[in-house]
Parts: sequence; structure tokens; C-alpha cells
Amino acid sequence: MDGPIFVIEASEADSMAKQSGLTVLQLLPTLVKSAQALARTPISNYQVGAVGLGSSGRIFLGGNVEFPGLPLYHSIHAEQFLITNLTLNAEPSLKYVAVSAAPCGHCRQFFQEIRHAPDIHLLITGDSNSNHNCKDDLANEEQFEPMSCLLPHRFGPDDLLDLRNEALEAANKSHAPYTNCPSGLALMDCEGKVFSGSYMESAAYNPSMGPVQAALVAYVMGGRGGGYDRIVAAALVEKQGAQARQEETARLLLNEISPKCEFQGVSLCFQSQSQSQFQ
Ligand SMILES: O=c1ccn([C@H]2C[C@H](O)[C@@H](CO)O2)c(=O)[nH]1
Ligand SMILES: [Zn+2]
Repeated sequence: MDGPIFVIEASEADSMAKQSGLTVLQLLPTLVKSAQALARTPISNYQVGAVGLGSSGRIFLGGNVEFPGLPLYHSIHAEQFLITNLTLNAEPSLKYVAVSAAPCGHCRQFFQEIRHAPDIHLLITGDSNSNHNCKDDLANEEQFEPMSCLLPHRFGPDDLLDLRNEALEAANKSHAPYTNCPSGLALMDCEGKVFSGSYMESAAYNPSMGPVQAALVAYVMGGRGGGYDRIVAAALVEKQGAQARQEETARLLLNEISPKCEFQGVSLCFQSQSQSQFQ
């Protein structure tokens, strides 16, 4: 039984384009309607279609999916469907996307996880009534907008990696003579400013200062009086198998004061007893 089509092979995409006298790029918006037809929208009856061209020349389709009886956040956006489709099919990278409606903020952020995200180009076709098959209205490359315009000042995986390096640097500055379990935590605010803190142990144990508290001191001092909700990401680096683990307690505190903060816990091996070997 032939089911709905979610992936078009490169050779098939080529011949489809040739048959319609189009380039493969121009073919994308003409497929948006087919992508919309893949949507499962029992709640909104609002069908979003997303069509993507990968570096292999394959074309991928995605539609939004809603689940009645559950909170709305269980829904899958068409863009997320598309990106998942690419991942499931091991597509190396996404180059161009045509989508029936402007992607929401979450989707723009979700696109950032893809390799070379700022270079992905996107075209918003409008609803299914707009006719991109029309020869006078053929999509050309300039009509596709780069993701860097759709989401300026991006927060991407590199930021989190930078944050991890900051946390590592802070861990190296720890004072942990009693457990030999150094740790460091770096926070990032919504402007991209980073605040880091190092673990400091006390001979009386309990007065020890956790890396999350130390980083929050840095934030309170340097964060221009802003609320904790301005903290968007945190990275913690600590020793693998540490007997004094910080991750759970750091998560607990940050979850409480800044629930939307993205948290990354990293446990790393020591190569020797020396803290300078921490990596
Ligand atoms: O970027 C967006 C925004 C919304 N939707 C879907 C979610 C829901 O099913 C419907 C109404 O919001 O549209 C998408 O697919 N992508
Ligand atoms: Zn969305």
C-alpha cells in the first residue's frame, strides 16, 4: 500500500523539476500544499506544511501534528517534523526550506540545532491558496531569506559549548582540597553575557560554596539588577564519579529561580590528582 510521501529522492526531485520546467529550488514552494496535506490537525484544523531541500538533493516534507485530549505543547510543529524527518533519514544538512506560514519563535530556535543553521534559507509561501506554481511568480534564490535574518542574535549550540569552556575554566579555579572534586558553573543571560563561578570548599564542610551560588553572585553583581528569568543557559563541569556531586543541586536551584534556563551538566575525567589536569 502506498502511503503519503515524506521523502523525495534526489533523482525523482530532478525529474519532477524538469517535467515542470523548474529548478529544484523552484520546486520547493510548489510542494508546500502536499506537505500541508500531511498535517494531522484535529484541534486547530490549521495545516502547516514545510518542505526542505537537503545537501544530498533529497526533498523532505513535514506537517504539524496535534494530539486531542492533551495539553497543546504536545503538538509537533511542521518545521520540527521536517527537521526530525531529515535526522531520521541521516541527511547531512538542510539548505532550503519553503513553509506555508511564518515559523514561530520556537521553530526558529529549533532550526539553530542544525549544522550551518545561519545559512539555511527559508521562504514563507503564505497559505495554501497562494499559487507558487504560477510561472510569473517563480521562487528564486533571493526570495529565500537566510535564517540569520529570521533569528538575529541567535543562541546556538556553539554558545553552549563556549559556556562549557567557561565552566571548565571556573572548575580549574576551584578550591576543593577536602573532596578533590572541583567544579565550575557558567550562566548566560539573554544578552549573551556570561557569569561563572568556582566551587570553594570550607574546612568545616558545610560553609562550602557551590559553583551555582558562586556564579549567581557573579550574576547579581554584573547582571545590571535583572531578574533570574534573564538567565537562559547554564553549564556545569565537574569530575566524573565525583563524591561531592553538584549537578542535581545546581539543577534544583536553577529550576526554581529560572525554570526556562537550559542546563547542561558535563562530567569529565581527571587524568591525575592535579587540578590543572582537569579537562
Ligand atoms: O511555527 C509554527 C507555528 C504553528 N504551527 C502549528 C502548531 C499547531 O498545530 C497549529 C496552530 O498553532 O500550527 C506550526 O506547525 N509551526
Ligand atoms: Zn513553530
